Amino acid sequence: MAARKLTFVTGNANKLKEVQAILAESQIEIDSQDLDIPEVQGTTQEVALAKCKRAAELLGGPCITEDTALCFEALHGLPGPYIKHFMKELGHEGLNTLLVGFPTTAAWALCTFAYSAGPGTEPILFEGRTDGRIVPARGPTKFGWDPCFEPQGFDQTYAEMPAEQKNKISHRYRALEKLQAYLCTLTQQD
Ligand SMILES: O=c1nc[nH]c2c1ncn2[C@H]1C[C@H](O)[C@@H](COP(=O)(O)OP(=O)(O)OP(=O)(O)O)O1
Ligand SMILES: [Mg+2]
Repeated sequence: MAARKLTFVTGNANKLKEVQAILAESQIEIDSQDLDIPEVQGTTQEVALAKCKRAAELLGGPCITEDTALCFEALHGLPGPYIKHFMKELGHEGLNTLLVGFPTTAAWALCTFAYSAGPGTEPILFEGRTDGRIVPARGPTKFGWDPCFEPQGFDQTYAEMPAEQKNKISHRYRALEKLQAYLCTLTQQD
């Protein structure tokens, strides 16, 4: 299979690092562009679609974008795509405080990749989900809410795990698996 080069439009260096690590053994080569794309309000799907459409227009060619949501069961899926603002204003402690008084700390991390074949085309979405719970922060504070998210079946938070472990079970890994499968079908048609 021929190697496929793709531009990942993101302002987040940690996302880029994980995506490159997850795809290291694949035929997909990722370069990146840090373009400032305003994010609309809406469901994760609406946010992801709008972001990718705009990125393809700015870039003038095919690209991928990614939107990450952190969803609390007790809050019916919120903060969801607004987690970035919640993290910024409330921090790790605040994410825990939000759930005080609720019967469950269950949460899921949701990653939505969008692929656009170019400006004017409708992007295609690929979702990956990892279930877990919100806990008081443990581990290095390198990447967003990683210290507060303990995936189901593990006694370490994302932040405490070695990167290789997170990259085998993460929301991002699961979404990329689907994107990869789709890109393979495109390559076969080439
Ligand atoms: O695996 C993760 N582990 C911990 N934290 C994470 C993860 N993935 C995203 N995050 C954080 C970054 C941002 O605070 C929010 C998602 O917002 P989101 O708009 O998707 O990311 P962003 O604005 O940083 O980058 P982009 O330019 O690709 O939109 O959750
Ligand atoms: Mg963003």
